[in-house]
Amino acid sequence: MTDKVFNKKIKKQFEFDEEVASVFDDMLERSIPYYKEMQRLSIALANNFLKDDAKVVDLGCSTASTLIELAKSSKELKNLNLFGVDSSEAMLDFASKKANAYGVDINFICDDIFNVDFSNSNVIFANYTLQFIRPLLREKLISRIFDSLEEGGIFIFCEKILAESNLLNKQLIDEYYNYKKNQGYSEFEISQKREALENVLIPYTQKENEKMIKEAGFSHCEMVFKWVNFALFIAIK
Ligand SMILES: C[S@@+](CC[C@H](N)C(=O)[O-])C[C@H]1O[C@@H](n2cnc3c(N)ncnc32)[C@H](O)[C@@H]1O
Ligand SMILES: O=C(O)C(=O)C[C@]1(C(=O)O)C=C[C@@H](O)C=C1
Repeated sequence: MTDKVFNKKIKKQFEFDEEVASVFDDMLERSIPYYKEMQRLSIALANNFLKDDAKVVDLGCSTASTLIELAKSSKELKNLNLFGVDSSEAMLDFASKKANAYGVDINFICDDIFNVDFSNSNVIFANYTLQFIRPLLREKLISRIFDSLEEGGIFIFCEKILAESNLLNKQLIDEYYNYKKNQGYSEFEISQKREALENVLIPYTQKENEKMIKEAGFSHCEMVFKWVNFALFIAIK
């Protein structure tokens, strides 16, 4: 279904509710440049670290696209234990229908990330999820992710990011809005969504993300893809 959520005057802040969930796959593909390519890369990188019986957790899995694509691409691996965590019931309704349709076995957990035990994981994904975690809690979450990974485990995350320079930041955001216009979003839809996301989506700079990862104890953090204000990182424990 085509995303028309912000075609009308907004009444509340951005939420992952039923209305957003019902058009979410279209929303992501039209709102995040190279979404599919960053997902393909996330999966290819994860596959290098996966063995039989591995535990894979997707924090903020939304409609489970990443876990489903991972399962399809790792058919030769036996018994991957896939966990999708999300606090939005509406998202997980869509996710479980999609997983059933593709015949992929995923354990869905509908709860706040902070209430879920995901220890002994081999791979943890959090694509475009950290940006929705309050900055005061974000460092704590990264420490928990580090503690929950097995030695040699990896954390893969994509984020919307800020530039260091205010001038460049404004230009990059203009470039991003041009991208959205080319995807068929009107100026009205773009500005309504920008307002709804104010203080809800809080991006960090590349350096802030890398600092947070290093301080949690990860031995390596590499940015492997970047388009203007979106980036994919991989961190190794
Ligand atoms: C932008 S979406 C993630 C997209 C998805 N990872 C993908 O690549 O297709 C962010 C998701 O994180 C979930 N989320 C945000 N904060 C959360 C929290 N504290 N606990 C659990 N889920 C959370 C939202 O419900 C939403 O589905
Ligand atoms: O920043 C924006 O305007 C976006 O639309 C980006 C973004 C994201 O990065 O998660 C915001 C909310 C939706 O989940 C889809 C895309």
